[in-house]
Amino acid sequence: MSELSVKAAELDTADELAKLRSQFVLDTVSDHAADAAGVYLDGNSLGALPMAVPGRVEDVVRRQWGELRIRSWDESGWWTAPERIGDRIAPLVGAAAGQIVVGDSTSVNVFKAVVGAVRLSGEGRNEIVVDATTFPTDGYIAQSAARMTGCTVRAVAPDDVPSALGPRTAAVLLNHVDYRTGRLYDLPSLTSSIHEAGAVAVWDLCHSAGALPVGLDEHGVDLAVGCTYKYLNGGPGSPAFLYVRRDLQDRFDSPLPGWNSHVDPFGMRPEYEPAGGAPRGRVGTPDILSMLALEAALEVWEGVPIETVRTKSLALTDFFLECVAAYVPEGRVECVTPLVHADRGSQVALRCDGAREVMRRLIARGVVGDFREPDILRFGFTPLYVGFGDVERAVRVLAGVVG
Ligand SMILES: Cc1ncc(COP(=O)(O)O)c(C=O)c1O
Ligand SMILES: Nc1c(O)cccc1C(=O)C[C@H](N)C(=O)O
Repeated sequence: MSELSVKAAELDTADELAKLRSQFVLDTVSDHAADAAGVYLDGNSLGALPMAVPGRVEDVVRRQWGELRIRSWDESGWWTAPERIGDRIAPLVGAAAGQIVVGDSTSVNVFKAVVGAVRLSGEGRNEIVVDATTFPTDGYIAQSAARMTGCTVRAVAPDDVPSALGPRTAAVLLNHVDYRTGRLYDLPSLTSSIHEAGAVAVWDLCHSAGALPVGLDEHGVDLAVGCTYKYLNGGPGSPAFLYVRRDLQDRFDSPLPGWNSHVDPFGMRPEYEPAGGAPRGRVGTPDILSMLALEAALEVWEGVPIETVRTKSLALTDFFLECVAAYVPEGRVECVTPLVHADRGSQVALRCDGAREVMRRLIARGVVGDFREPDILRFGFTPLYVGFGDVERAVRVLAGVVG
């Protein structure tokens, strides 16, 4: 046994979250021929399946839909699921109840949030500032939101945002963690700069929700969106969430005012009168099958503090980097994820020549990460089910593939 595999075993023994792994459907090492196989480091693209989900979905389909049919909107709590599940996510992102609604894709919620933010901003403000390194969908949608609201878009590196703000800035759309590099941005300080400039802050939490504390209420974030199929393990295409801070809810003017966000949906009135509170962010009929799969997936969080998840996440990424330094031939990969904890999300991105082929070979050997253009090997660490032994084995395979 190598020194690092002994260290991995010790870290796994001391890990208070290790017991949660059995609540997920994952490969075991023996599912693969290679000794280092069966390591899932792609929970930042699609979280693993929680054991509770298949049985719940079966019940929703067979009993709630099959037997109760239309009655399930009330009797099975279908109608109120978007707010109920929003309240389940709330503590994980530091929000009090009543401010998060679940539904639609992240892209759709980015649209609601950015247009809503411009409409909340003051007279004469007509510029939307967008993170220049953003996940593409946010940039595309900001462009469209700008055309619709008479704004222009300015793409700015997140570090330069404070100096780019001015009396024209209406809204600022930023990613909390960069999807490619894993860089974590300083949400408290950027939010306060945005507020000092009199603008509205919109945060995309796709790569931080469920991975680290966000503190939405504490830091006075205005609006936020996030997806639930990464660190929240809601399943492929599970509905996203929208946060609108409580004191802004009455002024939040959604650009998608569907009947589900009407104050009296079954009044079927021709005039739109928005509901109060989080339901104002709803649009049309919720996607119940996906939504209730997500609700079952969230049960694994019972009694799990997000701070404990963050501590383990940093320990996992530190240990990954320690193994890379020890096993991978020098100069073969370069870490583009910040080494400083305060700047690191829950992933490690390594620049590597021939990264696409390297990732293909890693996946063939059971170590699953992502390739991201142009030359990035991306590894995501979900503390609920990734262990230190996984990390050591994955890096051993990586060293073999690139060596
Ligand atoms: C930061 C970020 N924003 C938005 C999205 C897009 O979300 P969706 O496909 O759910 O609309 C993703 C991932 O797909 C993402 O990583
Ligand atoms: N949403 C995805 C999908 O439908 C297929 C494959 C990957 C994804 C992703 O979520 C990609 C992810 N947002 C990323 O950070 O690259």
